[in-house]
Parts: sequence; structure tokens; C-alpha cells
Amino acid sequence: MSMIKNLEKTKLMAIVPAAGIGTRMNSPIAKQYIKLGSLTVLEYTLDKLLTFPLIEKIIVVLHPNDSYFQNLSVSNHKKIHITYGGENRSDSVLAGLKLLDNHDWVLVHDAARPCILHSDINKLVNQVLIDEQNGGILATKVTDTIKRSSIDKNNYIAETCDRSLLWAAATPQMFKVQELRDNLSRAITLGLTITDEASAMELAGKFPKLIECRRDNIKITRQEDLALAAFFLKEQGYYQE
Ligand SMILES: Nc1ccn([C@@H]2O[C@H](COP(=O)(O)OP(=O)(O)OP(=O)(O)O)[C@@H](O)[C@H]2O)c(=O)n1
Ligand SMILES: C[C@](O)(CO)[C@H](O)COP(=O)(O)O
Repeated sequence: MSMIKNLEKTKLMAIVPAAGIGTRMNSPIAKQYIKLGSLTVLEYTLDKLLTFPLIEKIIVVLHPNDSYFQNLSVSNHKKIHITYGGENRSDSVLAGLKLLDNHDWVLVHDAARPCILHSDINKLVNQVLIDEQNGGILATKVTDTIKRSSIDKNNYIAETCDRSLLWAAATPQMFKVQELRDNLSRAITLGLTITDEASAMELAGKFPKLIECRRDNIKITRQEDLALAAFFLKEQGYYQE
């Protein structure tokens, strides 16, 4: 049964952290502005969120020196609002949260994940609205054998991990605005390393739900991810030549 009716009293917003510089991509332009066919990575990502009916507003968090976004036609969309990010992804997400109302729900989704599908966003929203206390994230179960390396950085195997309970976190991650803002702000103030929103909620004693998503919801990080993302977008029927 769809729990989305619970949204009647609150709203669903989105934050797209897009203020990174893509160091690992080794590209002259930030990876969110690399074109796959005729559209940039960010345009594909925003199109997926703009066409998800329940999302009322999208905060795109840009690098302070971003000169690209204003040239994209999507920047004029009435649902799109911008702000500027910080040194770390968590700083950028916090900047976006400051523009939203306390009682709303927010989906935080990486600009670098353009292959997300509405079916997975729907799964996340429905599951999180069933258990309104902890929020939730999309994630994939680990299918490879996982090794922990020796701490001397010589990359020798120190141990093989029990992968049966291991998941790779993805996005969107969905939480109540006020809780996420308070917990993220506290974690940043404490100088803790926060690489996703769930980490900040866990530090506050919350147990966000893991909702399994498709493995094509990849994060474009390195050069070789671009061809894979283009392939998946073609498979999904979204690729624009
Ligand atoms: N200070 C930052 C760092 C990252 N991001 C965003 O967070 C998402 C995931 O981050 P990541 O893949 O690490 O992107 P980059 O930080 O750009 O990549 P790198 O770590 O290789 O520099 C990306 O959409 C990126 O634009 C952000 O908004 N603000
Ligand atoms: C949020 C995230 O995509 C979940 O896997 C990931 O933590 C982002 O990490 P990055 O180093 O900022 O790409």
C-alpha cells in the first residue's frame, strides 16, 4: 500500500549537491558539467528529479565559482533554486538545508548520480514514510568479496570482511529537514568526517533504513564511469544524442 498519502501534511523537497570539483575525474571541467550526448550529467540528474511528481522544490548547491549552471536552460525551471556549497559535500548539503522548512522531508541526491530511476525513488519514499522516525537511504548489497587493507598503506590484505551485512550507500537519502540539519550541523561542528547524510543521523543515535536500489544508480567518479553512465541512460531510454 502506498504510504505517499502521508505526504499530504508535509512537503517533499530535494537537495542536489553539485559543488564538487571532481578531482578523481581528472577533467578540465567539473564532472557534473561533462556532456553525455547532448546533455550534461547535471541535466540528466535534474530531469529525473523534476519529473518525479512529489518533489515540490529542488535546491541545487553550486560551487561558488560555478559559471556553467546559469547557461543551462534547466536553471530557469520554476522548481529550481540555487545556493552555494562549501569545502566538503556535507557543507554543501547543510547550505541547501538552510533554505528549507523544518517540517518538510528532503531527498538529498548527488548530481553525479544521473541514472537514478523513479521506481527506486518511489521505493525510498514509501519505505521511509512507513517508519517516519529514522529516515532511509538507497543502497546496494555488496556482491564482491571485500578485503580490508593493512594500515601501512602497502595494500596487503589484512582481512576478508563478512560481506553478508555490508551495503554500499547510494542516494537519494531521505530525512526530515530539521533533524538532518541539526545533526549534520553538530557533526560538522565536532569536526567529524561525514560522507553521507545517514552518517550524521547515525551519530545522533538514529537507525536509517537501507532500501535496496538498482546497481545502475552509479556515482560518476572516474573517467571510466562516464561510458557506463551513458550506457545505462541509453538502456533507460533517457539518453539524448
Ligand atoms: N564540496 C562538495 C563536494 C562534493 N559535492 C557534490 O557531492 C556529490 C558527490 O561527491 P563526489 O563524487 O566526491 O564529487 P567531487 O567532490 O566533485 O569528486 P572528487 O571527490 O573526486 O573531487 C557530487 O555531486 C559533488 O558535486 C558538493 O556538492 N560539494
Ligand atoms: C553520498 C555518497 O554518494 C554515498 O555513497 C558518497 O558518500 C559520496 O561520497 P563522495 O566521496 O563525496 O563521492
